[in-house]
Amino acid sequence: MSLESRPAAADDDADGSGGRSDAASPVGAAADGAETVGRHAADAAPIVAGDLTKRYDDTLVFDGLDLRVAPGEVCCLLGPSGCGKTTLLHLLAGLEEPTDGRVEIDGEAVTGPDYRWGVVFQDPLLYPWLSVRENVEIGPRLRGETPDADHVDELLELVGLDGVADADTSDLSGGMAQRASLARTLANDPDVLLLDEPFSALDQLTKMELQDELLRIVDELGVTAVFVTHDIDEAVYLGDRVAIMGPVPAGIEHVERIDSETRSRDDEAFLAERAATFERLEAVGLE
Ligand SMILES: Nc1ncnc2c1ncn2[C@@H]1O[C@H](COP(=O)(O)OP(=O)(O)OP(=O)(O)O)[C@@H](O)[C@H]1O
Repeated sequence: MSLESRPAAADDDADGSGGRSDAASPVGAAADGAETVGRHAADAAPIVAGDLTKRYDDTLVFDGLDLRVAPGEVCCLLGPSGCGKTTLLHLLAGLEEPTDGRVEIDGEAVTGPDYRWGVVFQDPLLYPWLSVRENVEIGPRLRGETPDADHVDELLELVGLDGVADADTSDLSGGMAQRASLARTLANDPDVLLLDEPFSALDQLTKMELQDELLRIVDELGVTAVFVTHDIDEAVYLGDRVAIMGPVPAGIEHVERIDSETRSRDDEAFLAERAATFERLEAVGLE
């Protein structure tokens, strides 16, 4: 489907703010039960973080943070370096334990990592001794399952790697390696995708290409996604909402609702969204 027709996952006025900006609701929480049914809402899982607090020794990263990500939504976490974006993503993924509070995915408490909440990191972290296909198959194999060859073929095609299935990972470009990493995560049929700056090491053209691919994949598979980025353009282009985090221990200070019809990088609506997001980011303290 075209990106222009991608549905908004969250109700445009779920917080009653009367607009697409969640100024009245710094946590950007959609009202209970008010999540809009996107095209794939029946298949997609909501993510709910409630009253989350994370402290590392002397550093209080955030205190009492709330976030709801609606089924099928792409929520970008944007903020200055060190504000806690990765920490929040790791808590959502069960890679770290909260000091207080809870995370639920599809109504289930997240108490540790699980293949149903798939993580894509900045570094593709492919196994160099395995081929591309074998890397994609690794999740099911580690769970003692026989990978479905047709499904793996479909995934390789989905991420544009069907021509290099048997290649060594050392022969892949950075963009191809990240595609393989994404396919490997998708091979677990995750309910949600949690992405930590997956494209930040890529050149601009490859990055833009992969952003489009990601939107298409999220749409086709009907997953809910949280995407950490430093890049305002990326956040506004990908996100249904952009959660702007302030310097620690601020947490989420503002949520900008993005017009989902805006999927062109140079149209006026996109530039206006970008300017509004930049202003908000400046207000919370750009680094
Ligand atoms: N394992 C840890 N032990 C102690 N402090 C940590 C640990 N991980 C993160 N921190 C601290 O928590 C705060 C948030 O870090 P985090 O990496 O989540 O921020 P970030 O927004 O993702 O940063 P960046 O954009 O630079 O990747 C920082 O002050 C960081 O130093």
